[in-house]
Amino acid sequence: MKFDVLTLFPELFNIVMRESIIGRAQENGIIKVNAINIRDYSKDKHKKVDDYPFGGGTGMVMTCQPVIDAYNDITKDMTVKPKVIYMSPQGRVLNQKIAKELSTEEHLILLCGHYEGIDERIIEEIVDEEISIGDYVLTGGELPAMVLIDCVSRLVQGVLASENSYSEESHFNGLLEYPQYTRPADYNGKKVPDILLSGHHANIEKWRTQQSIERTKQKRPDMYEVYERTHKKNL
Ligand SMILES: NC(=O)c1ccc(N[C@@H]2CC[C@@H](O)C2)nc1
Repeated sequence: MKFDVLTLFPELFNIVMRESIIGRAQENGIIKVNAINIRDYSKDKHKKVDDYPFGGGTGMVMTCQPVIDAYNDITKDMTVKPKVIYMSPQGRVLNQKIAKELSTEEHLILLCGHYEGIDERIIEEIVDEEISIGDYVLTGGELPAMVLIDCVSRLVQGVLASENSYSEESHFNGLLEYPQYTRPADYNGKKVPDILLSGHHANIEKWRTQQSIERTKQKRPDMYEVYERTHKKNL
């Protein structure tokens, strides 16, 4: 899966996206993150990429030309144009279901804005979808783009050690994850639940599901309500 990221800060991606699981997935050729510097496409003699907003107002707006030219350049040889996602507080809020949907795409282009935003005509011209990572405003779309790349990439075949490592985790099965423990079995007098040391996998499975249901009910009643509706016969 390939991500082309249109940004004013490509270095951010080159540093963060070469670490840990995403970094290894890039080395293995499963994921490719290619950051493109919008400023390289500015035709302004001072390489400006923003200007004052028409109608007044504080802050600056990113201009059309560098962004549209960057998009046209990276897609010029593509027969199928990849989906363009603009990271914006106005987008639909990213969740595990959307991440799963996006993980089936071969190629995504992510557009990261800065300052007060981007000229609306960029959205009209090249953006297919706006996605938000939550209801708060950031100084740029770069962190949201990295969040999206992380949560989508880990669902791509071969990125995580094993398939089932995400199929049971939080939000994937509609529940929050059960508590996790590792050695030592007794840490400062705090013991691991005996069931987990029993080796009885069926009982462990049951205990874990019960824990997930209980903590979802307690921490995320909204999620629990959906789960209860769809699983009422088993509760
Ligand atoms: N919640 C989010 O996902 C989010 C995304 C982008 C953002 N800020 C950028 C800067 C200017 C404009 O492009 C939008 N803030 C919050």
